[in-house]
Amino acid sequence: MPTYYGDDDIDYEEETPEFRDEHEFDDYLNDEEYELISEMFPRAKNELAEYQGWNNLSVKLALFDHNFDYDEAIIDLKRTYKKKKQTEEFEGKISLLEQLARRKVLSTKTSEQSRISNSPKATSLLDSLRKNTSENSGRGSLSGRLSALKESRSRMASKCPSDETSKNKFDNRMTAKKSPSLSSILERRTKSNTSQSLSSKLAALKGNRSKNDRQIPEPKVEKSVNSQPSMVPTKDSHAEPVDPRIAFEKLRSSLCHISSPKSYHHLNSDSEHSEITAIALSQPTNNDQKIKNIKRRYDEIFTVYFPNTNLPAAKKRVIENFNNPSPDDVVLDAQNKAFEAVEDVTKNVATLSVTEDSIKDGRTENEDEKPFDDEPIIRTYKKANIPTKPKNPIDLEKYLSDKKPHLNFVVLGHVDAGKSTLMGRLLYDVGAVDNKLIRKLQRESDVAGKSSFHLAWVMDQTPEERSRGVTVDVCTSDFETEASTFTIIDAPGHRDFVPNAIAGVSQADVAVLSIDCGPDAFESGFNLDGQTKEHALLARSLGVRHIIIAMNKMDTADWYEGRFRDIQWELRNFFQDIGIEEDKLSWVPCSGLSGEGVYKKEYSIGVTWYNGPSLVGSLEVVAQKLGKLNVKDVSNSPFVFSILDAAASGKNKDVTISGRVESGSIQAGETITIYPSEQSVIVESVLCGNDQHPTPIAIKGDFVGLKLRNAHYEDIQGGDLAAVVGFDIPSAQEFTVKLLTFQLDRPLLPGTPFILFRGACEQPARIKKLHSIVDKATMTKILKSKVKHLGSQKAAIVELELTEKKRRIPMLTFSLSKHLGRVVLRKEGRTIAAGLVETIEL
Ligand SMILES: Nc1nc2c(ncn2[C@@H]2O[C@H](COP(=O)(O)OP(=O)(O)OP(=O)(O)O)[C@@H](O)[C@H]2O)c(=O)[nH]1
Repeated sequence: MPTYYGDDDIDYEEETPEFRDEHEFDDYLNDEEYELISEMFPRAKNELAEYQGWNNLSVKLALFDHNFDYDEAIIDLKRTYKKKKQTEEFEGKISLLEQLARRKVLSTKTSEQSRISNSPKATSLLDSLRKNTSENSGRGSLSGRLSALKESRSRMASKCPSDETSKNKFDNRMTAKKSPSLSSILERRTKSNTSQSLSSKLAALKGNRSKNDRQIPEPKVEKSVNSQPSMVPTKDSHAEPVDPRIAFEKLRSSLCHISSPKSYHHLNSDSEHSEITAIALSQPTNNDQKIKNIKRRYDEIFTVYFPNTNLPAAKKRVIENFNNPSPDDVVLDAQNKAFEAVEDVTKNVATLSVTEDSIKDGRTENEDEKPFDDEPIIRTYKKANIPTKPKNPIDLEKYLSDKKPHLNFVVLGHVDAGKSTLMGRLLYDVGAVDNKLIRKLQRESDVAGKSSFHLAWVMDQTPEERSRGVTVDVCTSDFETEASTFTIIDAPGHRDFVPNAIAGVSQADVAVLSIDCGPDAFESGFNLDGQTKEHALLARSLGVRHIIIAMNKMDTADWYEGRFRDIQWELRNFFQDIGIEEDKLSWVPCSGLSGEGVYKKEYSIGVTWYNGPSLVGSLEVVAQKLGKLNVKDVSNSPFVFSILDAAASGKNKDVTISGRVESGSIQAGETITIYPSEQSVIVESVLCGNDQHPTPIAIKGDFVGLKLRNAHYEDIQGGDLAAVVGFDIPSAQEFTVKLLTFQLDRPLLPGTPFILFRGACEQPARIKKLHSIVDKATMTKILKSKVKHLGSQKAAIVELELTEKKRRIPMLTFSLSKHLGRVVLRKEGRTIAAGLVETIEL
């Protein structure tokens, strides 16, 4: 609800300092200012999408310099920036009309806010205005006459109850059309004289979102007196009870005066038109003809918005624009609904009380009172305390000396960046896939009309993936070179499947980031909503130790060095910004389709500018560096396994869990406990490779399958952890993390809901408490201890809790596991923060 302040309340600020970038500016803002900017900025960005030359900092500065007056700031910014396309004259007019229509809807919103304003300060503002106006003008105004008209109409209506219905009908209609009230005109009038405080604007923004505020009360026109200068001189300066018919006629005649473009200049606020029409339309039904006339006038009034033209099509479009919600309306409405839903969920969760006793086999005593019907239940079992020995113990030292270094790498990149094709090609070229399969896939893809996808189909094996041409699930495949062994984890690139990509990244040591170097393709994957940045951030946040950038589809850029260098330059800056050092990056130009740069195939003639290793060569270099282990690396830590997937088979309740050995080693015959279900089971066999053949042992870093006998398959899911008996893994509801926030649209507050990811495990969660903001470099030095919100690019100590009270996540602190002690937060389809687990609340 807007509250207005007098001169005494104005904050006279010092001159704004110079800022190097938007983060510096964000830091400069106080809490209220930051929240306001965070509210307005995405809208502004959207509105300026068609303009050239702007940047985040300048937009934010404009909002700030205009004292958070959104409309003024936008007008100013638009004046400064150039429109991208200079369209033809006619289109230019249309777009101007659209802008006017938009402004109209926006002004209507403002008036709605002002209608619901009934605070003492708002009243005093109106009072002072009344005083000013009567002192200054001393003559009748349109608004005065309208008040009189409305007053007498309401008297008529009370005498004539049958008309009440039609009045309401008309009033409702006009409310639905969001016609602005006179108080909004008053409000706009006084804007230049009165400063609105930040907190009041913030309150207004919040109020705008709140459910109650959407039930907009009837405009109280009677309160808004005499603020407009008269368009048509009249002797009646005050609202006298008049015969509505006479008033109506007067109104009509006054409207006639403003229907020509010339007299438009006298009409200061377009919102008056709607107000006039609202009142006119709410006349008793026997004035039908007059209503028609007024409606016609209403239409004519809009013609004044056309600069030099009355094109019927354009006119129609304007009127349609007023009748339909504007694009802004649609977006704001959706945002409001989303906000409302989130608030409801938060409220529900906050008031939720589920006692353990009331839960029995997943059902509460009273079904009607059960808060979350679908909330999953985990059954827990009695875990074993005594370990079992391997069936055929092996000599670890000898095994390690014979073993080639192993590397798990995940393939990331924007949708259609060629990830699956690249991996299909790689598997074919290294000999992991035979000619026969490739020929078969070639035939099948030809029949399906997707010939170019035959290599991608090596990785994309489900009918859904093949028909849609996108990877959905994480797919793994093993291959071997002379010096190393590898597991490929092919992750989906599509934004809808980012959770699967997170699951994939959490199993990897290294990432291959595929970049489509084709014309404009890199740009669309890298900017705005592309997945390139998000995937790189995920790799960084989930502990990937090296990134190989496969500069893919170089055939579509004619192997032009300039293209390679430009993209490399952009990406390098980005990697630097997110804290990935140059020595953790490798760059390889390649083409998955042609095979150049992938394994041994020579580059096209003319690629003299690159003489580094191929993609497989680069992988081998990294495998030799990171994949070599000695006995100590393996035997000094307990066996811990992160489960990516589980599959049941056979009559003996055989379950095979696949995933990565996080630490230690495992052999057939040993007993493991799976968390959070705490079921203890004996490992029947250890399986590896694409054909899942038995292997005597799996060690740290291996991606294997563990075949279990008599396991409860239904209580195992991706994201669960397993450990050797004797090493307990806590399953947590609440935990404290060192959080690093990314670019946020809205600040994070206590109670903010999000989806929490720990490996392949995802759960709804929320922020329980914000402890402190810490220095990003050290992550320990406290910069601020009383924290109300968290903005973009901040490091903080934060308490998180799951919102589904019956769920728990098996978790280890970062100090115990550099890989498993990491979480990622996502909200509204975007990754918003990543954290390192500090402590776990048991
Ligand atoms: N010219 C050219 N086309 C390629 C290359 N690599 C892939 N493509 C084509 O790009 C399209 C998408 O390839 P995919 O391998 O499915 O891409 P993806 O990144 O795996 O897709 P998602 O997993 O769904 O994100 C297919 O039509 C491929 O034939 C390449 O090096 N050169």
